[in-house]
Amino acid sequence: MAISNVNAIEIKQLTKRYSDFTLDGIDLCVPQGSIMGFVGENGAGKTTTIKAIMNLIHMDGGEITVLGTDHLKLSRNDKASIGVVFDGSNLHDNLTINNVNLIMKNIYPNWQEKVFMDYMTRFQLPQGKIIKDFSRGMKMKLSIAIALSHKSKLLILDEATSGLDPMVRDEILDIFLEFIQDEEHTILLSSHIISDIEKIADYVTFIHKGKIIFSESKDNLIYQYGVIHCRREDVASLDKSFVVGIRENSFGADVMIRNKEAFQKHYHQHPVDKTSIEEIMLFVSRGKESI
Ligand SMILES: Nc1ncnc2c1ncn2[C@@H]1O[C@H](COP(=O)(O)OP(=O)(O)OP(=O)(O)O)[C@@H](O)[C@H]1O
Repeated sequence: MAISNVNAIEIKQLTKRYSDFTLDGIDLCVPQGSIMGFVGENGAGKTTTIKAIMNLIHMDGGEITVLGTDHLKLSRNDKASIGVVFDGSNLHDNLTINNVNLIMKNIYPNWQEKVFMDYMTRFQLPQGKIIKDFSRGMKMKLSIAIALSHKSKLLILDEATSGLDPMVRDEILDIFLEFIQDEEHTILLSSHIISDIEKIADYVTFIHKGKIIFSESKDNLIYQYGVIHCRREDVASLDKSFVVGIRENSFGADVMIRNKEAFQKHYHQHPVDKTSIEEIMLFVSRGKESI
């Protein structure tokens, strides 16, 4: 990881209203040279955020810059330096790999035919078949290979690894890690597979019901958050500013706390256990705020 002070993506106060959902004035920065994991349950607002970044939907408020340029003013060349993969292929069913190569050569000024063909071999994608006859995982691999074959500086991946088997996912995560070895390259990766995020992300942003709950470095997150186990009646005595979520069980209550070090100074009687990104998400999504 070679993170600079520049942000590859900067979102300020992004608001988008649908009839039954609001993306509520969110702020998000993705530092250049890093991998940002973007997590949240179904319908939390990840794809809406990504569509707003790519200017695919009208925003009701806010500002976004991508690679230093207002996202509404990105030139063709600017757009060519962004590789985007959504869940599912948007390539025509009747195309073969050779057809895709020819089409991309015309679309992208920086198209790297050899890099693309090497990925086809590495991902074992068949030259003769049309895309209609590809499996879901094969289509995902093809989309990822395209995103990696036009000298992108920024990759935006929405659930891009979800249809892949664990071996291929692992290989692709290694490719993503290789990709950001250069200070200029950045990845925004939305995923439900938290183990993938834990493996490769430098930063994690958690979105819940259209609001950003946290956006911080993965190391900080694991270091700053923790779980205590106490009696239900003890919960009321805790300073609310430390409490992220509470889960009751037959023995008492588990409480997810933030700002672990400060908490430990105030409450020596409650040892704090380590936690994981998945557990933090569960406490926020399914836990209570107070008893
Ligand atoms: N075009 C639309 N019209 C109305 N509502 C929409 C539209 N697009 C998205 N939504 C709503 O916005 C909310 C957020 O959807 P979004 O696709 O951003 O979630 P997500 O976090 O990507 O979810 P998932 O993990 O299931 O892909 C949902 O309630 C969805 O129904």
